[in-house]
Amino acid sequence: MRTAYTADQIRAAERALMAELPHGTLMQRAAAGLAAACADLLGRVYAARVVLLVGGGDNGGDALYAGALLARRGARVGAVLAGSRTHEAGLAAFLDAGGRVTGGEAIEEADLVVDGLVGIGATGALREPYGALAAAAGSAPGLVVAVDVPSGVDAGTGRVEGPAVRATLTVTMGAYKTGLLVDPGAAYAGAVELVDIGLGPYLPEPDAVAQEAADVHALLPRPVAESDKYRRGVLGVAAGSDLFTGAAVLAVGGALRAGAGMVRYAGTSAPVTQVRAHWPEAVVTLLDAPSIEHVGRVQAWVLGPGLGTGDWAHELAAAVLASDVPVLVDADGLTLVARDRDLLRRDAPVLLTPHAGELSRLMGVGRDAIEAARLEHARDAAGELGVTVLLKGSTTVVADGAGPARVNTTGTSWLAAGGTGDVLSGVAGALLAQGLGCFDAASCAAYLHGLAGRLAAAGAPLAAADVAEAVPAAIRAVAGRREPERTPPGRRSFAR
Ligand SMILES: NC(=O)C1=CN([C@@H]2O[C@H](COP(=O)(O)OP(=O)(O)OC[C@H]3O[C@@H](n4cnc5c(N)ncnc54)[C@H](O)[C@@H]3O)[C@@H](O)[C@H]2O)[C@@H](O)CC1
Ligand SMILES: [K+]
Repeated sequence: MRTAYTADQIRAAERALMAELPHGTLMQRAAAGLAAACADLLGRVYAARVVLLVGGGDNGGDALYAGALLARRGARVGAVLAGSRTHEAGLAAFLDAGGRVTGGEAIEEADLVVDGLVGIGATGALREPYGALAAAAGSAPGLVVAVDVPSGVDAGTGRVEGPAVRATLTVTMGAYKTGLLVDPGAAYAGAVELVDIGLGPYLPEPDAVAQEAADVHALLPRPVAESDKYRRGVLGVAAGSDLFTGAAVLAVGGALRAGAGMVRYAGTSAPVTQVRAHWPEAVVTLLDAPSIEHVGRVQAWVLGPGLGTGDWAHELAAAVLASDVPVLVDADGLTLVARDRDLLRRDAPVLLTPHAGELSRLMGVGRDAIEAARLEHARDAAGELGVTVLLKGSTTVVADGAGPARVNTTGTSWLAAGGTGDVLSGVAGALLAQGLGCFDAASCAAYLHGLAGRLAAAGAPLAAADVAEAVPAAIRAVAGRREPERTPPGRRSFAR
């Protein structure tokens, strides 16, 4: 499990650790880790052309000390001093090691640019000349390593308000910052490497957590000797309509592949015909009224994909939400509850799975505002509505209003295709039916769905049905603890 923190949490932990160590120790540890990561990335340090972008704070100090270490190994290191002041001791060490001060034009010629403009001390969009330097680093032909966080990315939220550095690698000090795991920040960070500077014992409860394969494996239900289809978990699916039959097929498919003991599908004649044709395993009820009276007992419901938003759909949604089992609400179901929030007044748990546009309608907040601060808005919605929220997107986040949020990093852009959300609903619904709580079901489903997307795509376009098909392979990969390839290169310890 990777744990992530806000800038304030990190600062407080650093203060506590620093009080026990000789002055400057932490920065030396940070710089040693940074220099080692740069050297690994360069391969050959001797004669490499390295340009440091140095801001006025300690982030610039990290860069200068690391630059000194690289210069001592024979790199040709220049520093662009961007602040009205510069870390004095760091600059002295840098010059002493043979580094020199240079202008911004050197960025064009560099094999490696080290972004030490700002770290966790930044506030708001980058001011000039930092903004122009960050943009120049972004279009530089060489490698770019960001120190602690890419400058221009808000460390705590991942928000990007203006120019920001696009890094090949971000070397982050002491602990992950939430903004490195959540888009848009995560996309700017590139790969993220953690340098252990001994902060661990001083860190509080994390702000956010990214599950890894072992964490998901530990939570996934597995059948035991005395399991039967009822005990493994029965999922009800109220999805699809005469206009949108595919959503029903895909949601049922996701659920069957994610281990539901049985899936009961309830719908009108066109989707019923399609579900029967695709999934003979499903138990199907043809509805002649918007009621679930004749569907049989289930342990959880998926409500909404392709359901429509008319009176029939509204009545069916009301019937499902009046049940006493957990309900996952997606797609058209979200439109219905946005129109009539009273539908959400129930005692049993609710899991909402919106994308940013759906959350925007639900909460009356602009879509752009949600995209810029995904975690914050997922948390707010969960708190206000008293539900668990899985906010879909390039990084999917899960919040339930209490404790650390979960951030999923297994996704792939190939998953931005019609119908993949219906599959996700089915997977999460199956986990709910098997007894996981909303928070665990949502985060494990996001992990498996992202991984299934990667396996199905393998670098080429996918169809939503391929994702459902690949869910068992994702579950096997998780059991074998195989992490998807975009996990960070790991951590380096400079803790003592
Ligand atoms: N405190 C510590 O013990 C450690 C700090 N470390 C490094 O120190 C960093 C934090 O250092 P600081 O607290 O000095 O802060 P930063 O260096 O992150 O930023 C502060 C500087 O940036 C300027 N600035 C702030 N917002 C700006 C904006 N929007 N546009 C342009 N300039 C802006 C400020 O005027 C100030 O000069 C960490 O990110 C990390 O890199 C590491 O060396 C590890 C140990
Ligand atoms: K930086």
